Amino acid sequence: MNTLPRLLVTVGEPAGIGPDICLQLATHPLPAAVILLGDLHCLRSRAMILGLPVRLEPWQEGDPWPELEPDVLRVLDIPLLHSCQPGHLDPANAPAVLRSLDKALDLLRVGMADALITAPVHKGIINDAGIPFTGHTEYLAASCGQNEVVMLLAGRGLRVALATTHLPLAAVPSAITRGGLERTLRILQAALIQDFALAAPRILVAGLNPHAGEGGHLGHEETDIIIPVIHALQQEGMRVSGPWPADTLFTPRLLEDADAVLAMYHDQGLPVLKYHAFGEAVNITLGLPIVRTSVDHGTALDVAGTGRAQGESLLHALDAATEIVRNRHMNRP
Ligand SMILES: NC(=O)C1=CN([C@@H]2O[C@H](COP(=O)(O)OP(=O)(O)OC[C@H]3O[C@@H](n4cnc5c(N)ncnc54)[C@H](O)[C@@H]3O)[C@@H](O)[C@H]2O)C=CC1
Ligand SMILES: NCC(=O)COP(=O)(O)O
Repeated sequence: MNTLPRLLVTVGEPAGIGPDICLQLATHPLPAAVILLGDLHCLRSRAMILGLPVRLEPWQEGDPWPELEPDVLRVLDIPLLHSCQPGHLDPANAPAVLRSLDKALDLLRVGMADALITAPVHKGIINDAGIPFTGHTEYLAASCGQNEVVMLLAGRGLRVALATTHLPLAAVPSAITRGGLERTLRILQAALIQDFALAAPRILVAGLNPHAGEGGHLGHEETDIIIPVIHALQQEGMRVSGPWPADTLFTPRLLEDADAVLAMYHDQGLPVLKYHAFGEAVNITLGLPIVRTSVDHGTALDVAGTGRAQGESLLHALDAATEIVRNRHMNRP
């Protein structure tokens, strides 16, 4: 790929730090051409509040992709219903947040862009607006007609994928099935090869229960589901091992010999990753027909519009998307 990858960045929840960190992009050297999708007026008003000398120029579908220019950002305007105040959620603006994702998908489907990078949305306010929504991951999977995708967060050399994503803790055990776990591991393995250019990735699988079930005395998910799946995939030659007790899995000696960890649920894997690399990590959706990366944090309503939002994770998300686009391009038959 000789030209710069073309990245679409959705601004996310307008009352959160999405606008702040997107505006910060203007002051950094970028690895790719970027178009923001969000409300132009909201972005201009946030730039004023933050005192950022950014020139925001409208970009429309059909316009050529712009050259990189310092202090200039192009915006595909997706107007909000109400003007937005930093830190103050408004359910009336939720449909526009989702419209920006839909518009980005349209552009990706017709080949007018190479990847989607998402700034954070507020899942609660979208639901308060009467729209069932659990996360970008599930929304993009459904929009792309993909039954199963995998959430992976990566930072400072650690990659943590999740067997289940946004669901109540009580629903986790029944969501872990032999078929689902096997498909998750296959998606993870394929992405590590295709997107991360690892020839024979090694994956450590966490147990669900304390001490990985203690031989069936502390739960049966390991013996009934996780071990049979691992054995079946090992028979095929996959370098997958476990179930490892989650409390000692994330220790340097074990991680030294791993390319990724598969955690069974959100708060088993992500606190470790965030303790290790918060602010520098990237969230990547594996198994989609498009490339999608995101930040490692949420809407941080408490710091929106204050100048205290840290934009590094978004820069890492742009870098990761650029690398994946290039790796996929190189591996194309
Ligand atoms: N990719 C996405 O769209 C994500 C969205 N969320 C959503 O964000 C909302 C808020 O979630 P929380 O659990 O409160 O997590 P959060 O990440 O928004 O905030 C946690 C704490 O970290 C601080 N913080 C987070 N990112 C920061 C940054 N870049 N710069 C400076 N300070 C930062 C916040 O001020 C807050 O004190 C929820 O609705 C959640 O669903 C959460 C994670 C990812
Ligand atoms: N904690 C990660 C997270 O919630 C990301 O969700 P998504 O919106 O990327 O699906």
